[in-house]
Amino acid sequence: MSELAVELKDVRKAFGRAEIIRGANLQVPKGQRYAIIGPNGAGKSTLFNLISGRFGVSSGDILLNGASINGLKPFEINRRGLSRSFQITNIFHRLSVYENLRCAVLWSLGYRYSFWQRLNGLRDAHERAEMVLEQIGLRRRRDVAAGLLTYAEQRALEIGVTIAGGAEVILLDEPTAGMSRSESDHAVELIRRVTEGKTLLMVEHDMSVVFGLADKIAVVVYGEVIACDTPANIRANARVQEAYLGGHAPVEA
Ligand SMILES: Nc1ncnc2c1ncn2[C@@H]1O[C@H](COP(=O)(O)OP(=O)(O)OP(=O)(O)O)[C@@H](O)[C@H]1O
Repeated sequence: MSELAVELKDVRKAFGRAEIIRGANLQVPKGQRYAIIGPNGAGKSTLFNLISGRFGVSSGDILLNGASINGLKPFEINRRGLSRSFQITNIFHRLSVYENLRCAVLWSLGYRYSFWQRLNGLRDAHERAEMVLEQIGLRRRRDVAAGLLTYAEQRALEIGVTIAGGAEVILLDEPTAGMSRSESDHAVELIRRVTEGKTLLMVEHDMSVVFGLADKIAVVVYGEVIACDTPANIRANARVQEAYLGGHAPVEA
């Protein structure tokens, strides 16, 4: 069994003649929280799209729990235990909070269930959806249509949908984008709670979120991981300071 949840080995991705990811290497051990930071256009979302199978790599290898996932479709990677959220909320606005979570659980159960198991599956899905509802702090909003939630509540539901299937590797794309300071402080606590014991990889611009959550920070510049270290070492890293224009290292707000 590999001790690494996710590994990128010299990953490259070109769109036409433009090489966007240029030999990225990264090792994310199981159970750790990693943040990916970097200037706009550095390739952070593209890396997420490669890891979750939305794009195929041009060359190199991506491993999930020690096995290559190159060429697999997003749902196949999901079935192997990786789940991702999106920058734009990805929930059904007309369904209630509970129904959104239940759908996410049922989707994750997939077609592995025979008829009799499926009945159990339905019961399991109900229990699991109720559990996630509790975890994301939306019990009071259980039967409200998702479209009527506040923005911060919708982002919390999005996180709930992402973790509902029980994936061990969670990718969150800018989970606090557009939130106020107090909303994002609340989101940090939520993310910490729901990713306890799991592997988290997140793209995030808000440095207080990054420094508040990450065990390690990977800095992506021009499609390469130029540094991957503890928050304290990243803050002191001269190359990272240079990459952030003006020579200022990323600091918490
Ligand atoms: N499907 C695509 N086709 C062509 N170019 C693309 C595609 N997706 C991304 N790019 C280009 O790749 C580069 C990196 O984009 P990406 O969204 O990965 O950066 P990012 O680091 O996530 O940026 P931001 O912080 O602004 O979200 C950009 O120049 C973008 O225009």
